Amino acid sequence: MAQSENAEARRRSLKPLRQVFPYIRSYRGLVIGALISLVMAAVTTLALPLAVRRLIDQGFSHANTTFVSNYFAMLMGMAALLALASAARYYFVITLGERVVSDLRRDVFSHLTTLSPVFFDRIQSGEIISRLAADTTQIKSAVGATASVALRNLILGFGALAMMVITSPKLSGLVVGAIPLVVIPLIAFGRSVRQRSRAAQDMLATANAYAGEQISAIRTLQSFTNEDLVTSRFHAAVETAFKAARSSVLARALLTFVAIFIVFSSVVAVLWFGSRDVLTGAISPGTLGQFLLYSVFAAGALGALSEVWGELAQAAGAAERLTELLAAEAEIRSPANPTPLPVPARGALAFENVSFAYPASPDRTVLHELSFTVQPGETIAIVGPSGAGKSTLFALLQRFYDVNHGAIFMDGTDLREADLQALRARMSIVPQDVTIFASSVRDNIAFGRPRASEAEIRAAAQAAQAEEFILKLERGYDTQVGERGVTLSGGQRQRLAIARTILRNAPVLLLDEATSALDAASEMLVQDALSGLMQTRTTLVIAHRLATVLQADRILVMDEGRIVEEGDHRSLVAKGGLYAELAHLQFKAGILEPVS
Ligand SMILES: Nc1ncnc2c1ncn2[C@@H]1O[C@H](COP(=O)(O)OP(=O)(O)OP(=O)(O)O)[C@@H](O)[C@H]1O
Repeated sequence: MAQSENAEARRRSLKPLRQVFPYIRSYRGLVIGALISLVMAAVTTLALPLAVRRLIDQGFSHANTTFVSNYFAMLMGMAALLALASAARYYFVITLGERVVSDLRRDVFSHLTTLSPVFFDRIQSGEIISRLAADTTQIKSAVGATASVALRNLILGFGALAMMVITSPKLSGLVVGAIPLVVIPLIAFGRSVRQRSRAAQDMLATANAYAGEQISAIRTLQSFTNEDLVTSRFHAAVETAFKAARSSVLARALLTFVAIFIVFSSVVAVLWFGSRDVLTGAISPGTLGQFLLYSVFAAGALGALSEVWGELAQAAGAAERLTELLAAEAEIRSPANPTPLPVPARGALAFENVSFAYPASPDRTVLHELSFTVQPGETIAIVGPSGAGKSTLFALLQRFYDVNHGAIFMDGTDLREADLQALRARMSIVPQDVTIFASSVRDNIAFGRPRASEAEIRAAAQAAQAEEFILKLERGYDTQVGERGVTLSGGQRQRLAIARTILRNAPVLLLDEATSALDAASEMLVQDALSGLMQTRTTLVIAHRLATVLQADRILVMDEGRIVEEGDHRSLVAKGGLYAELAHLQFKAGILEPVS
């Protein structure tokens, strides 16, 4: 409730743009360069009508050829100055915009990498990418072009107004009277533009998120022949975004119409009075010419400002969406004074009365008062039906979420008291669905320890039984593996992930075994690679293979968030409980072999 009131309050102003100021402030040189060139361009422009008046009143009326020639030479000089100032302004202002937006992108991205998984459970990654790309681009144009147009027109507008007063106080009085008529609708429409623009960006982000999700699942999409369905859904999302954008553009168009019409009609009215003064001889034709030029400048400046106001309002909408990302706080953070983990690491783990529900569904307890300990170097197999909570154990161990009750210890230290990065550095995970990045084979392995030497990377690949296939690839370690490793087989991807884990060399190993991705031959290879790794480390493995179960020092059987049985394969089969049942089912399915 309070949050939505806040959002409502923010929606009414250009305030979100304030967030951008600190970024601008760091680049004083560019700002000063931009200001100097802006003022130079404005002053040169404002000097033009003075020259025109003198030309009309003195040069032409007295038929003075030398005077006219000198005057034109001077005008050429002014043209050169104006051109130079404008070019400099463009350079400074656009560079500033690009600079600020690069910094903003960097900060938003770096902040995002620190947020907890629960944040990403709630928001689609495509939506975030859209904010990072589309919203920052809007801010770039606001900081760059728009701000400079605004400043130039403010200087020009006020300069022209001042010069109008000097030229003819009487006519200026009439003009000044018209100003509130322009400004009031400007503000009212600006507000509406801002709201609509935010809505348009939201819709665009939704469409982008949908496209991102479908394109990353292109094979599933095509094998289910859902191209038409997906296209029509995307089309609908894009249309909604278009309608929202059109509504924002329409508001801006109306704003422009109202502002320009009022401004220019007041200029026309003033001119009408002015021509009468010329006829009665109260002012010279040159003076009226000068006044006319100034009022066109002032009107043009106000007209431009109204458009700029619309653009700034749009950028404020974008800034608000980015600010929301920057304001999101990581739920899981290191404590202010972390307890140092004992050195050397031993790899002892303990769960004490752990109960847990995911923040997304707080009423559904996934783990119930779970307790167990793991000795350094021990291998524990975790088995249990789907949804029992096995992967949740891994997520909690890496402190992606905090437990609701009880505590988890690593080498005797409560996870919540340890430094987050130091804690995670003691663990290495091979997930069921391994992540391979669109990069070279070498980079993918080195992700485990980015500063590793070439020899270390190769040693890890050899230990993971991966080097043989790597050397057969077109460019060996330099081969690019495509997004998510699409050019590799399931077994190859797994061995790369294992090589990465070997390179990381962490004392605690978390393995989430894949069940069916591998044929017998690659399963053997993967198993060999893992066995070497497990020998010297504390290992928790979500086990699907008989070989793993047999190798384990102990088996924990989980069901519905509880440990229901514990022991080795033989004793658990003899017990005739859930494990025996699972083993029997798997045996029937040919996954487990009977153990005599
Ligand atoms: N991010 C999440 N937010 C909310 N609930 C979740 C989340 N992840 C998992 N769950 C729920 O937690 C429960 C335990 O899931 P978990 O993934 O730990 O099971 P599992 O034993 O690893 O299953 P499987 O063998 O199928 O991988 C499930 O009921 C699941 O619906």
